Amino acid sequence: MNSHSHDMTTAKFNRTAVQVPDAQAKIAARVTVGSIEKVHLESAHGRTLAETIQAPHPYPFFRRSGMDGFAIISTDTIDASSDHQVWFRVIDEIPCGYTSDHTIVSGTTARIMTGAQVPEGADAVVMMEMTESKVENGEQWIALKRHILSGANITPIGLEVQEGQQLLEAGTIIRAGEQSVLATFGIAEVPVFQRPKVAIFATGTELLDVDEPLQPGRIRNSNSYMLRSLVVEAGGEPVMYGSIADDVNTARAKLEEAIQDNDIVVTTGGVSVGDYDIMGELVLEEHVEMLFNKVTMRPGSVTTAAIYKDKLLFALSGNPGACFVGFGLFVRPTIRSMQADAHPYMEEWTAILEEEYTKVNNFTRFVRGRTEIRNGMVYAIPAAARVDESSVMITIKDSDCLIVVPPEKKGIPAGEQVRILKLPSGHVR
Ligand SMILES: Nc1nc2c(c(=O)[nH]1)N[C@H]1C(S)=C(S)[C@@H](COP(=O)(O)OP(=O)(O)OC[C@H]3O[C@@H](n4cnc5c(N)ncnc54)[C@H](O)[C@@H]3O)O[C@H]1N2
Ligand code: MOO
Ligand SMILES: [Mg+2]
Repeated sequence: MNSHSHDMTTAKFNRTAVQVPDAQAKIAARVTVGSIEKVHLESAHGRTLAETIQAPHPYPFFRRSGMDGFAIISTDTIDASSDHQVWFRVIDEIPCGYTSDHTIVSGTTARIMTGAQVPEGADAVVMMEMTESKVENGEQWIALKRHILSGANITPIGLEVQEGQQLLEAGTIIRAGEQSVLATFGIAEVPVFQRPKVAIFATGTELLDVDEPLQPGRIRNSNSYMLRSLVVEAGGEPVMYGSIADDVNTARAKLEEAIQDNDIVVTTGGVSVGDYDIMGELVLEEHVEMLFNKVTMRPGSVTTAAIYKDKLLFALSGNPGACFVGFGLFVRPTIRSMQADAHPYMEEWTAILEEEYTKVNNFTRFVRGRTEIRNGMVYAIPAAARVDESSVMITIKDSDCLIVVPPEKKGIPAGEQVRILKLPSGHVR
């Protein structure tokens, strides 16, 4: 099955390892922002805004009553006190959604409801509970015993937002607060970035699909489904291309097909130096521009990125843990950056290491872990200090962070401060 040349095999072995930030920068330099489409506000949740939105009008748009009560001229109440009632003739009633044709002049008032537009002339609203009322000769009157300040219970025009003010920046993920803003300002059709289409395929002759019975020496393809979720969580659109056997011609054909109809291709498996590590070979072919094929990190040291037909190809490790970490460090930021997200990388926090971590390495380790907050302090608990990091699948589900263990450290004792990268918790959709 050796279709590769001797030169290629040598190149596959002699890899130059790049640091994680350098690898990220190599990718960032090649990311282009995707195209824009308009979606109705109802379908906009989780999408990324493609244009900066300015306020087309102030908000509130009119002087708004904050109480159910009466709109008055505050200076009418200057002499009001517990032993001096001031009387007002009620000249109108203003429910929410209506405006009054009347102007409030001294000695008159309008009954007004919470949220209604305050009538001309009035500069204060008094709560219903502060008034006394009577009907005389078919006219309604109210009395006040208290001096009311100008502006009381009136929300002025533009209190929250001035006309022309920047409301939302391009690159913002649309969630509840953004939905409120867009609806308030009448943006029914929202300009958003198209979700990058991400092709996913796995390589490995050992791989069975989920509905196949187990066979000796074979395993089910879990990485494709893990990647599918990660793509969704990152705001991309996953397109599943199943799995292929370890044959470089098959891989080339699959890549060709996947690159055609998608914006990014992510593969898993076959990137190390083994005889059947076909993706490792494929990226060395002359029609492919390899960006890197080794990163100074564990797991995922063999994580590979390349450009093929102007599109990014990520060849992630087959080891589930390495595949997971490789996606978080490189693929997710790409999906976010294609939607102009100003913060495409995982958030960096400081935490207290709960248990000592003794595994040492000459590469930076990204240890899957879980955070707990106690007494306002963030603690990070390594998911599985005693089992091999890269090949382990089971701890992925229990992890909400990656604990960064720098290479120069000779293990980290419990109680020491560590950097952690917070794994996004499926917030994009
Ligand atoms: N001689 C060397 N051997 C290895 C090295 C090395 O430097 N020299 N690196 C090791 C490290 S570190 C890693 S990580 C792995 C990388 O392996 P590959 O990315 O080439 O992945 P595969 O060989 O295809 O598979 C590795 C492992 O993962 C399982 N796998 C593969 N695909 C899937 C999938 N879709 N779902 C679930 N599990 C999958 C596969 O069966 C293997 O067990 O190489 C080391 N070796
Ligand atoms: O390259 Mo591997 O460090 O175990 O993922
Ligand atoms: Mg391999």
